[in-house]
Amino acid sequence: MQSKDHIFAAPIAQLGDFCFDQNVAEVFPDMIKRSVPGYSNIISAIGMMTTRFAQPDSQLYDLGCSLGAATQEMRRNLTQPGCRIIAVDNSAAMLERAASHLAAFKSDVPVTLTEADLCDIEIDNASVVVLNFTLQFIDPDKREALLSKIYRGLKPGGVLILSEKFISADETVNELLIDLHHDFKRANGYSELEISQKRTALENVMRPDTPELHKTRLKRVGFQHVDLWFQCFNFGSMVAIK
Ligand SMILES: C[S@@+](CC[C@H](N)C(=O)[O-])C[C@H]1O[C@@H](n2cnc3c(N)ncnc32)[C@H](O)[C@@H]1O
Ligand SMILES: O=C(O)C(=O)C[C@]1(C(=O)O)C=C[C@@H](O)C=C1
Repeated sequence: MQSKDHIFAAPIAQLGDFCFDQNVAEVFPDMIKRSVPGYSNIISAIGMMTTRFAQPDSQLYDLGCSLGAATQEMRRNLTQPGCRIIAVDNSAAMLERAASHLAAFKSDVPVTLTEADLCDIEIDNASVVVLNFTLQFIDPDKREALLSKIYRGLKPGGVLILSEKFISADETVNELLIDLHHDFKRANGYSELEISQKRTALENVMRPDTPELHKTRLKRVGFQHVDLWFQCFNFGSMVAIK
């Protein structure tokens, strides 16, 4: 049985910053499904892109892996020999649960779970790199260096799949997309209090960029082919090919 997310259901007197602790890890599959429009479509597409882009004897990275949903989908869809998946997160609570989630499925593909800050790891011999709703939590000043490191670690023809919450440069459209996202959350059973408390808790820790900024930055670090392949309201996913 999956635990339901009630983290922001009761009034919280001293609302701190959102963090990926034990409580969040426990309800995370329910939280992300009910909070991110298109999440399951994106996970499925990560599997499809793995089949296309994985190269023999290369490494696949799931950066900010949480419970390993993208890792599992990559592992299920990997057809090339000699590959391994490196799944990285800096939350011990997430990684502990990721290990037991992944152990529930049978697979011959080796997976290494690593507890580290993404800004400190090495990326090399990579054919597929996934940043699924993680870059938005990285210090904005460190994003370009991280993307540049990913670009350098990718083999020619390798792919980065970058999913993010976006802001829109057009203020009217921005407000519309935020409202539609809140409607999506209401339709998934979140109350006004849950929506507003989570919004406040995320304010200091999640800083989304516009799709235009993402594209320009990905091109600047060297990616030759960059575009959005999916968007639902203010959430979307981009593909960047070396
Ligand atoms: C929204 S979740 C990612 C969801 C996950 N990729 C999926 O598809 O289910 C963001 C994750 O990034 C991790 N994270 C945030 N900042 C990080 C950093 N600097 N280094 C490593 N992991 C980080 C968090 O602990 C959290 O598990
Ligand atoms: O904007 C929100 O309300 C969100 O819930 C977004 C978001 C995300 O995009 O990562 C934030 C934190 C949780 O991990 C799940 C979803």
